[in-house]
Amino acid sequence: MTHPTQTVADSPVPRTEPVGLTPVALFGRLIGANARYEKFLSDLSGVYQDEAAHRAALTEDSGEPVYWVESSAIDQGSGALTIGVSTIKAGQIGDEYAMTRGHIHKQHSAAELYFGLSGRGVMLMETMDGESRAIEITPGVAVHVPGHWIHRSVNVGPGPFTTLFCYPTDAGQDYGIIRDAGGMKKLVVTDGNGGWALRDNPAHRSYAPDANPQRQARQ
Ligand SMILES: O=P(O)(O)OC[C@H]1O[C@](O)(CO)[C@@H](O)[C@@H]1O
Ligand SMILES: [Fe+2]
Repeated sequence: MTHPTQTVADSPVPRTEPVGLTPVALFGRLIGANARYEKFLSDLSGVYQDEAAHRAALTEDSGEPVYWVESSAIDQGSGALTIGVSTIKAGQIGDEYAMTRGHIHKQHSAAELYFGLSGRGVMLMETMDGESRAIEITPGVAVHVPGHWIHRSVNVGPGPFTTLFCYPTDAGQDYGIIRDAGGMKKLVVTDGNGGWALRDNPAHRSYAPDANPQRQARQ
């Protein structure tokens, strides 16, 4: 009989050391993370519909990141998770609230969890066949984004919006889906009263590849 401790120590099965993670919402940090990326206003050309407002904002840009992500990915392959904290600074470009680029997972069936840590935001989700949903996220609220939904986080509050997220590492991200469609179908805009509203994006073309020459050309 093999001693259980030996079984683990001598196991031919790859074994990764567990990691403790501590979100620090106030600073948009994830202590214990092993990756960080930052996005700047200059990275977001074409993301906001009001291009003149984006250019004007760039002339006054502080050069600081507008959103950033700290994450932990310690395994690859099927079943491995990426767990992270993402923070979007408050702001508006034209009447659209500050937001991430948004994507669909390359593996369309991959789902994702978001959990509000601080601030006030909206998870905007759309399907390839034209359904839209928006769920508000405040501290303590989780959103379960199923597979097959294009998703983007939007900060609709006066301060930074920070979430904890988790998705399968091998899900990947396809950013072209939104770009090639002229943006998401809905815009998250100010309601003129300190709140938010959804408005149709006049530049949006269908996500369907046959309505979308750029996408056809890339496939
Ligand atoms: O990857 P994007 O669309 O730029 O936005 C960043 C957000 O999406 C995620 O990549 C997770 O899907 C998080 O890192 C973060 O909430
Ligand atoms: Fe995602």
